[in-house]
Amino acid sequence: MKLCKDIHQHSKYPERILQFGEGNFLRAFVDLIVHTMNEEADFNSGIVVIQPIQNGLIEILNLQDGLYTLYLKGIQDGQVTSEHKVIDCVTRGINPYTDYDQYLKLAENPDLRFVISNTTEAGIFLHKKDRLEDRPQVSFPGKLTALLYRRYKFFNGDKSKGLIFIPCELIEKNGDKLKEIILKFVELWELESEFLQWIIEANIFCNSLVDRIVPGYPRERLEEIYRELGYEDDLVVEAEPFHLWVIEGPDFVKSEFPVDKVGLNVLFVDDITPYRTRKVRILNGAHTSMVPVAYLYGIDTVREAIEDEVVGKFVKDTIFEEIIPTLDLTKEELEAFANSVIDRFKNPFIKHDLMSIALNSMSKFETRVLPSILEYQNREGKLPLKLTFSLAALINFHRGERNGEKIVLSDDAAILEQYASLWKVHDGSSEQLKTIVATILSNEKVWKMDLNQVSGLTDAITTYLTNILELGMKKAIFQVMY
Ligand SMILES: NC(=O)c1ccc[n+]([C@@H]2O[C@H](COP(=O)([O-])OP(=O)(O)OC[C@H]3O[C@@H](n4cnc5c(N)ncnc54)[C@H](O)[C@@H]3O)[C@@H](O)[C@H]2O)c1
Ligand SMILES: O=P(O)(O)OC[C@@H](O)[C@@H](O)[C@H](O)[C@H](O)CO
Repeated sequence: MKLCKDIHQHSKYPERILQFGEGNFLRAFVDLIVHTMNEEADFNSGIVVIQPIQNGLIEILNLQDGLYTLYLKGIQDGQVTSEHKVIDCVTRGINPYTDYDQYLKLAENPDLRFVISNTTEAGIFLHKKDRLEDRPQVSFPGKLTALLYRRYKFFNGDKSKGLIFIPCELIEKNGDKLKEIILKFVELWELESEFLQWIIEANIFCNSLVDRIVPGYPRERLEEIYRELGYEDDLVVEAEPFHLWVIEGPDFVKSEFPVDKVGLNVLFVDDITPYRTRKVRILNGAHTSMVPVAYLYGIDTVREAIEDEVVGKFVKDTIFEEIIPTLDLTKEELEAFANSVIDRFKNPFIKHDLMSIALNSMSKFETRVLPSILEYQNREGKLPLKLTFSLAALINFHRGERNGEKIVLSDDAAILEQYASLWKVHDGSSEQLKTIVATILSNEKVWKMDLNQVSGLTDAITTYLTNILELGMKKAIFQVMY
């Protein structure tokens, strides 16, 4: 039997939250937080989930009446934590691609107060071709502008009907960026200036930073899980117990969003920048830089990587010797955070596949690792060897082969085509290898600069790449280890 309201009671809450995105992260993080506030702080808020792109899980979510099971497993303060619960704050899902009218109708709900999103780093972007008349607009900000315009019109510009936006996308100043794009649409669509004023005066866009490792759907443990639960659940999701949400916004947001009443790790701060930089550079930077090295070494998961004598040391040294020295918080604070991240990577209950982190590795390397390389060179006057080696490994990773086995690459089509055409003609000569490196490093669309301009980088990467190809990762890694 599938999980649905016939076998699990579904609480009835007014729909006060719109959530763009039905992915694993939001279901394991925001929805749990809302569920907890409903249970413990009388938050009394239901979530309507919007599917932001054509393909998604909304149909499955509706088949389960918005219900799904969340597993939290890990070690906290030295204690094993393992719990699961059915999250019941999602009232329904809407697919704007099949039901645009119902989507726009949401704007007319007077109870609506919050808009939360996680549309990945690709979601908050200006798609100039979006039009108000589209059903739906391609982009998330385009869809949102259309919904806001309907709300503004329906309530005749009533300022008490404005919304609080808390985006969770892992981009810098996510709230500011979302607002900027919405205001751009008002201009492009030539909408009235009073609407623009209403957006600015009646709505609040908070910047926020999220942190929780959510490997997602536990495909390999499903039978065991279904046996334990006594029902089937196509949306079961697994995550670590650790969570942190840092929100930058005015005080009234804190009073309307009563997370402090339920003891959750949510901070309201004046500036999220230091938290964001610390998390993205250390945790995400370690993830992204370990993937090509550990995977080519023959390792498949984060935990195996961190526990391996050689690769684990590579990752830890990278964090402590090459990432932390580029950050501005105190050494104690940074080292304490780094140690807790390493413990989280060791979580014995979570299987975090390196290949899932490898998705869109090139853009992730640019935002999560490259700033450490550049800042290290700026501060120390030399290249950080391990991070440089990781970039060489990433170029090798895009050959699409590990010990004779195909690697299924998943990245922007243009990037994959470029790699395919470069590696196809590679004949083993060192000149050609240098050409491959120089061509990849010159891709300003990815790096936002020509990386060949970074002193010594092209040659260092060519040398490392040659070694990885000739000796294999197991031997080549020692070149930057001791
Ligand atoms: N999984 C984690 O551990 C974790 C932790 C913190 C942050 N995050 C961030 O959350 C994001 C989502 O992760 P997830 O694990 O939920 O992934 P997921 O694949 O389960 O969900 C992705 C969601 O993003 C939407 N989406 C994808 N491309 C989009 C686009 N171009 N425009 C609009 N929407 C788009 C999808 O519809 C879906 O709702 C990632 O970008 C990740 O960086 C993930
Ligand atoms: O989710 P991604 O694919 O953007 O990045 C992979 C991981 O680095 C990421 O999910 C972390 O686990 C997460 O950011 C921890 O809060």
